[in-house]
Amino acid sequence: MIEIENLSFRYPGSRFGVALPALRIERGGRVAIIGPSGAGKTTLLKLIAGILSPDEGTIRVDGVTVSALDDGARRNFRISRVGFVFQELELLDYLSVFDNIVHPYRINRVLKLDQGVRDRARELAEQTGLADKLAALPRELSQGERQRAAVCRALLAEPGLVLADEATGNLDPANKLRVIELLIRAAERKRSTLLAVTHDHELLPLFDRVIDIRQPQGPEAE
Ligand SMILES: Nc1ncnc2c1ncn2[C@@H]1O[C@H](COP(=O)(O)OP(=O)(O)OP(=O)(O)O)[C@@H](O)[C@H]1O
Repeated sequence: MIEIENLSFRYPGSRFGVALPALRIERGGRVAIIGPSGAGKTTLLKLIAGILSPDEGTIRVDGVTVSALDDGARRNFRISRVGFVFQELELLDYLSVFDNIVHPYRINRVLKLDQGVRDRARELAEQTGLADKLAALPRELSQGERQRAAVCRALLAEPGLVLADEATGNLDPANKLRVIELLIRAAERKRSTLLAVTHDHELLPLFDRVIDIRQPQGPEAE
């Protein structure tokens, strides 16, 4: 569950800010975030993930007040509880697809890379049609395959919260549907909350709620 109250954030030295009086998303919710370019969709996801800290207000995820954690605790929270598919994917080009998928387990002590995790990585690759690409480098993949690899990496730790930032951008319709359905199915299986930023209005019927961040949020706006 995500609960936001009186959130305000401004990038240092910038006029751009995000203000959100109230937002509540139930555990297992499947929510699309829309809004024009530059509206603050990525910024909101980063605030929820604890990558950015609000200037004021509280953000709670599954009962944890992310905004009150110190840097180390916030990092651990993010690593173990949040799967983030970044807009730029952030795959490392010198690592194979398999090593990219398990990378968070190699660099974070709170995650333990054992045989079960390796098997799960292969299973995810299988489900996403990447089984025969695990030894390839990201630059040897198509954009859709790279996007699916980033999704596998985000889902590997079976996070309670999945944040996807334009995970289907630049994909053809078939691949778009494949990636978004993968995210939705994985979220359903674990009863995770899914927040997906999208510019693609054709995908909106797949979600149970759409938040337009230009519109006022909160109980009075529901
Ligand atoms: N690190 C930063 N420092 C200062 N300003 C930033 C920073 N990152 C983003 N911004 C500004 O914040 C605003 C919102 O950016 P954000 O990436 O959240 O928008 P968005 O809605 O996700 O846009 P898009 O749909 O184009 O991805 C933009 O005006 C952007 O220039």
